Amino acid sequence: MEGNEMSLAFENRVFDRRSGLGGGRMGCTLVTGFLGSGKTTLLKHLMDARGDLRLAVLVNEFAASDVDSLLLDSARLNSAFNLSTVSLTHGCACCDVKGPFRESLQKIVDSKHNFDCLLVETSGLARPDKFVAELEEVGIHLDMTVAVVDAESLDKIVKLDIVKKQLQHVDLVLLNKCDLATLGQISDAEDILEELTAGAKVVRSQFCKVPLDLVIDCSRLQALDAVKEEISAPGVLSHESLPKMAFRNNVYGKPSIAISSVDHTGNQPGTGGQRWMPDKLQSGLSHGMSFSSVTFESELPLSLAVFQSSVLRWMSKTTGLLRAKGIIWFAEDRGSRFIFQWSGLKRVEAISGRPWESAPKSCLVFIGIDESELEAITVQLSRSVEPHVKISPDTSICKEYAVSFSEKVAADGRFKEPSLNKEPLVIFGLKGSPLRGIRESELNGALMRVVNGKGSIFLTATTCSEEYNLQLLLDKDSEPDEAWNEIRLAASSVISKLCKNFCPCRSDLAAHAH
Ligand SMILES: Nc1nc2c(ncn2[C@@H]2O[C@H](COP(=O)(O)OP(=O)(O)OP(=O)(O)O)[C@@H](O)[C@H]2O)c(=O)[nH]1
Repeated sequence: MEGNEMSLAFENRVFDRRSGLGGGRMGCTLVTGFLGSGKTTLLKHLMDARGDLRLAVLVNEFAASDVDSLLLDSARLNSAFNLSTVSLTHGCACCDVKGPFRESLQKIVDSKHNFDCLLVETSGLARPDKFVAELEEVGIHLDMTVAVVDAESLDKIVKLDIVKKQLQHVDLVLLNKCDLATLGQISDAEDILEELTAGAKVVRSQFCKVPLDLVIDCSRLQALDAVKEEISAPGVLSHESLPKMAFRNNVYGKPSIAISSVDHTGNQPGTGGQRWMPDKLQSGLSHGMSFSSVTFESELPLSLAVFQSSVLRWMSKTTGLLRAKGIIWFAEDRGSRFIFQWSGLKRVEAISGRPWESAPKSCLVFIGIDESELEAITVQLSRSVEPHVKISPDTSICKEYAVSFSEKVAADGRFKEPSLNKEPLVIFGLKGSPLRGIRESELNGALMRVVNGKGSIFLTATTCSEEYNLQLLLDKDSEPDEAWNEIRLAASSVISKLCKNFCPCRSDLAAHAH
C-alpha cells in the first residue's frame, strides 16, 4: 500500500467514511435471474445512470471463462481502481460462494474508494440465498434482491428448480424483454410471478431501463454531497465460478484455439440430470435438469461467412442450448470487436462498439443441458477459423449480390444511403426519426433482432457515437432478393411497432409509410 492510500484508508476508518451512503453499512443490491434474462444489461444501465454514486460491481459467472468481465469491460475499470480481477478456480459458486467471493467483498469494504453501494450479479444458475450470509459476515447490508425475468420465455423455464429458488425471496422483479413478448405472454408471466414470489412487486421493463432508485436504496442519498469525490467510474470485480475441467483441443496443431468444458448439476443433490427431450426450450424445461458449459477461444479470426452459414444454423438446430455469449473477431471485419449474444427463445445479437484494446481474439461460452451438443457447436466453430477456410469462395458473385442488395436499400427512403466500403459487407440502416424521438440505435437494434430471430439471415451491428449501422454478408448461397424482401418487411413491422404511439406529421409520413 502506498503512503497516500494508507492515510486515506486510515482516515476512512476514523471518520467511518467507507461505509456507504451516509455513514451506515455499505448497502448491496443482489441481482438474480435465469441465464440471459438481462442481469448484465441492468448493471450496465445502472452504471450509465449512476451520476455521482460510487458503485462497486461483483459478477459471478457460471462458465469456465469469465466472459461477463469481457462484456462489462471490467479489466479496464478494475485497473482504474487498482483492483484485481478475482478468479475462482476451485469450488462451485452456485453452491459455495465462500473463499474468493468473501475476499472480493472484503476488498470492496476496505477500498479507499468509499463505494456507496455494491451490486452483485449472481450467475444465471445461482441461488441468491447462498450469497446473503457472506455479505452479512463482511458487514455489507443487503438492501434488496432484484430478479430479472425474461417475459418471453418465463413459461418455458418456470419448471426448473433453480428458477423457482431464484424467485422465492426477491423484493422486486423486473419483468424484462417486454418488447419481445406479446401482451398475453406478459400477463401470463405476471400471474406466474405473483404465485412464485408471494406477491413481490413486479415492474415491466425493456432493456432493464428502470429508475436507479427503484433498484438501489438511495434513501440516505443526501449525505452523498458531503463525500463527493473525483472518481466517477464504477469498480468492477469479477470472479469465475467453476473449476476448469479443461481439455485443450489443439485442432490445428497451434496453441491458438482452446476449448474447455464444465459439467455441473445446477440443482439439488439427488435430482438426476435429464437430457435429450424434444425441443426442450420450446416445450419447457423440466425441474431436474443438469447444466454444462463449453468455452471456445481462438486467436485467429473466424469466417463470418462460415459462422452464419454453418455455426448459427447448427446452434439453431441444437435443442438444449440455453445461452451463448462472448466476443468474436471476424475475418471479414477485422477492426470490429463483436459482442455476441444468444439468449431466451433463440434471440441473437452481434454488436460491435468499442475497438480492440488488446490483441483481437474470439472467446465464446455456450451453456446448455447436453455437453456433447455444446461441443458439437465448438467443432463447427473450429471449422470457421481462418486460414483453414476460404473466406470468399467466389468473391465476384458476393460483390454482385452486395451491389444488387445495396441498390434496393438505396431506393427505399426509410433507409440511409448504404455503403460498400467494407466489401463484400453491405453497410446499411434505417434512418432515425428525430421528430418522434426515435433514435437510429433503437430502430436498427430492433431490426437486427427481428431479422436474426427468423434464423435465415444474420445481421451484425456496428455503433459509433450516434451512428448505428447494420451489416449483411451475402455469400454464394444467398438469395439477395429474398434477403431484401425479408429485411424490408421486418423494417415495416419494427417502424410500426416503435412509432405506434406517435401521430405522424405529413412530412414524416412520406419517408416512413410503406
Ligand atoms: N430485446 C431485448 N433484449 C434484451 C433486453 N434486455 C436484455 N436483452 C438482451 O438479452 C441478452 C442477454 O442479456 P444479459 O444482460 O447479458 O443477460 P444476463 O442475465 O446477464 O445473462 P447471463 O449472465 O449469461 O445469465 C443480450 O443480448 C441483451 O442485449 C430487452 O429488454 N429486450
